[in-house]
Amino acid sequence: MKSAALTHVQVPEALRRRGIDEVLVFQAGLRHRFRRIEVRDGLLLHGEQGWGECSPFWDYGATESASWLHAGLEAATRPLPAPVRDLVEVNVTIPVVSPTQARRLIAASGGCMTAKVKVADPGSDLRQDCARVAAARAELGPEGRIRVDANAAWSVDEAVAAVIELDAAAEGLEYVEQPCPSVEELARVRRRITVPVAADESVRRADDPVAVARAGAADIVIVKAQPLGGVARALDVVDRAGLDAVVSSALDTSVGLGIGTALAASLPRLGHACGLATIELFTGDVTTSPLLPEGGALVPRRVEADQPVHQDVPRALVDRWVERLTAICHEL
Ligand SMILES: O=C(O)CCC(=O)C1=CC=C[C@@H](O)[C@@H]1C(=O)O
Ligand SMILES: [Mg+2]
Repeated sequence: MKSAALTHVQVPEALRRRGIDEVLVFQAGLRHRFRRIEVRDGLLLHGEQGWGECSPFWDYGATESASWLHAGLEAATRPLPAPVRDLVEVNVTIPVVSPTQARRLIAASGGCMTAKVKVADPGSDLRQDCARVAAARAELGPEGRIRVDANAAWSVDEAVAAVIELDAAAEGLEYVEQPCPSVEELARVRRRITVPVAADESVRRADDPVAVARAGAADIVIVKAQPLGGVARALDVVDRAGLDAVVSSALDTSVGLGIGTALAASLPRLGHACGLATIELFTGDVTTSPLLPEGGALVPRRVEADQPVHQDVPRALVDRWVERLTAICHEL
């Protein structure tokens, strides 16, 4: 894996006051288009506990991005929660790719026995989604688990019809993640299908991340440290939701993945593989020892950003991040 581009920027006073002594902008390529992006960029923050990440996607405004900054600050300045397990089982993430590529990604995943397959993307139809899911089953064999993520793309009726077909193509789905946008729709889908429902956007982009659990609209909550405002807040969401949790990445670098893995390692109950094997989707990382799975699992550890920093992020991107960080600091 190549090195991501990294460049130092001045630490804003608002962050210095909170214990941050170094801020880096990073830029890394993605192997496949994911969430309509081909390049991932963001910030790394350093404090007395090590490195944290703040990498909100560009479609997030300053107010929503404040949770991501809060997570980065917490990671850099507060100790991680005590682990209750030494290994965190993870899933391989399959973007909208051909069946052959899906099989290759699974074969090269470092032993993952669970695959999360992206479906309902504008770039593919249900027939192609079923072919990708069937390829995943062929590669994993009968012991493997397959989950699909629709990113809120379906109506209730579309979701019910699609899940029946995908469940057949997968020879059994572990769960369907965020089939529809609203909590109310998730509840209606859940009543009509036998496949369990996981809530992602209804947790990470909701005013009340626990509302979906209270409404009986999901069987599983997906928790991502950055959008939820950090590890402590994510642990609180899982506790209050009272449901099984799957810790996933926000397409973080290995710095954020290390924090996510520590969160997963500290959960009192963990019954499913976590979505933290996403550095495989990157062409470069901010460390020379990326957080890659072995035997289908990650070992929780803090990850340090590479030194020396080569100051090689394009100037225009650095300026964009400096401006954005100033705006997000106002929302802290
Ligand atoms: O859960 C995984 O396997 C990996 C993480 C993942 O799929 C996502 C990360 C970041 C943005 C999201 O569009 C996407 C998701 O919806 O879960
Ligand atoms: Mg999702």
